[in-house]
Amino acid sequence: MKIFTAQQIREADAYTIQHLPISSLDLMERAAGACTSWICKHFMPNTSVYIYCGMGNNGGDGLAITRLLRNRGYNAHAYVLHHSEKASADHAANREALLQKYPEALHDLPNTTSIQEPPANVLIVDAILGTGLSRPADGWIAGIIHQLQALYAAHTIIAIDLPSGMQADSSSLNTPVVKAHHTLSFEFYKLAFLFPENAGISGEVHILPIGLHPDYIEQTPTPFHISEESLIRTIYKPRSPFAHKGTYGHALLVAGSEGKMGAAILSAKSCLRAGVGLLSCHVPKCGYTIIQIAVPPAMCIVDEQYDHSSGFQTDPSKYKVIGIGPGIGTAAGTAWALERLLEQYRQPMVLDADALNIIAATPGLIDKVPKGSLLTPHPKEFERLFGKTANNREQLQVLSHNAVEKGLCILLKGRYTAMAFPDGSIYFNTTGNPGMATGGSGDVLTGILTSLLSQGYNSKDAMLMGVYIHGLAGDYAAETLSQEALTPEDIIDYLGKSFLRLRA
Ligand SMILES: NC(=O)C1=CN([C@@H]2O[C@H](COP(=O)(O)OP(=O)(O)OC[C@H]3O[C@@H](n4cnc5c(N)ncnc54)[C@H](OP(=O)(O)O)[C@@H]3O)[C@@H](O)[C@H]2O)[C@@H](O)CC1
Ligand SMILES: Nc1ncnc2c1ncn2[C@@H]1O[C@H](COP(=O)(O)OP(=O)(O)O)[C@@H](O)[C@H]1O
Ligand SMILES: [K+]
Repeated sequence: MKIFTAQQIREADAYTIQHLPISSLDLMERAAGACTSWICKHFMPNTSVYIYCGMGNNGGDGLAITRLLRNRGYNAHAYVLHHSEKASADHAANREALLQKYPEALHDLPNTTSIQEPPANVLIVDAILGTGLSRPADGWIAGIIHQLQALYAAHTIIAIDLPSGMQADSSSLNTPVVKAHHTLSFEFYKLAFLFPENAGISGEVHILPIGLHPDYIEQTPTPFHISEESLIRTIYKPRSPFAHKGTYGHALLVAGSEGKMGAAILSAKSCLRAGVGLLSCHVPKCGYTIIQIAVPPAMCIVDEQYDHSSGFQTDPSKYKVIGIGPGIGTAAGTAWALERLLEQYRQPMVLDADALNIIAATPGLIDKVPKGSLLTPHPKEFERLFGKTANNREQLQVLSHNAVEKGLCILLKGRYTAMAFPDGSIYFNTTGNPGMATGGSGDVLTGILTSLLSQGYNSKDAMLMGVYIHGLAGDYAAETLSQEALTPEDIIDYLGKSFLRLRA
């Protein structure tokens, strides 16, 4: 699914009106109808609903929703906030329609008043500002937004299109924004919903289709996408009936150190469960028995040292792929070994955890990483690699810039893991849950990505599919076990169910 900017959404709106037999007022009626149906499905007919409306089309939606809810027996009231002298044309038309049919439902609030605390159980709808927000809200309207924020604890708040004050394409850090329990967003996710620092502002997001023209959606380029199951299904390649273990590659995982052999076990087990043909693990001497017993299908290359600095005597290019990082530590010998490896190995690799920390601490080393490699930092590792950023929007720019400039596939882990590719595209993953916020979940991802590269998936496909099935396995695990009880081993155990879903 594409994610469009506020400007592109306006163009989609205009294109639809121009190319389909539908007026802008009818499109607003359709949008308001979709919101009304959603509200009617979730709240009883005699519910009291206070709808706060701005002077633009977001407010127009609110006025239409008031009328449509009244038609269906709800005690709906529109409060029009006069923050601007001029109402949009469709706002004015819907004001008139409400006045004609339900004059008692229309209340005007001049720009000197404040919002009265509604009686208990009143449902609040925020239709003050939508995608037309041209600057951060300030003055009287900022005060109104703060008053609505104070009602969050006692009332259910539903935002229309996006919470008022939120800019569709930017971070809402330090700006006044309504906090909603639900957001009914038209046709598309907004970029701002996906930023960690906007967490808790939009509540649950529900995308309501309103029939914007499919040609505009298809033809209009955007770097931003949601990674969806339909896309992953096109990537997934079932195994060939004539396959043998050589078909799916020989992968090398460089992982573990004293006290951190668990990271090596997790990435090795997930690599096997994700379908690799052959797996060798490069582990320090202290990890030999551990890995041999814990992961019998894996072969083992023993480092005579404790830090991976010996044991790469054989030519590493014989491996289809190398995954390096989980639990390796950042000792000088390990950094030396990584640098030698990057000099010798020229195919796409997977670099995670301490491999990234070493790269961050060694000037120029990132330029030696083979093109098409997958880098999997969490936010702290990202900051070490690419520096501090002012907000999540800027962080996304830095992510994409580095992916393009260095020819790497770089992700940034989180609720909606962002994946940036050398072609400039950025995808957000939606699978996964807070049960996965536990040490070792990332090691599992490293194993999966290494496995998919080994099986011949190209770098972009491996990252998109690997991140998706990692989250999906976590979701399956949480369904049966709860988020609290979920451990990284459970993600590995449910990988099978994720593959079965893609096959179905
Ligand atoms: N997508 C679609 O296809 C469809 C979209 N639809 C709906 O249209 C919405 C977009 O409507 P829109 O363009 O009229 O803008 P909107 O958000 O109401 O704001 C404009 C008003 O806000 C004001 N204003 C701006 N910034 C401000 C500030 N900082 N502080 C204070 N005021 C500020 C600005 O005033 P001015 O800048 O002129 O002073 C003007 O009065 C969209 O979100 C969706 O709900 C559906 O109806 C149909 C299909
Ligand atoms: N709240 C969440 N929602 C979705 N996915 C999550 C959430 N918390 C963590 N994850 C996923 O779990 C993984 C954690 O990785 P990481 O922080 O590297 O863990 P570790 O280094 O301990 O193995 C990432 O893939 C991340 O996207
Ligand atoms: K709104």
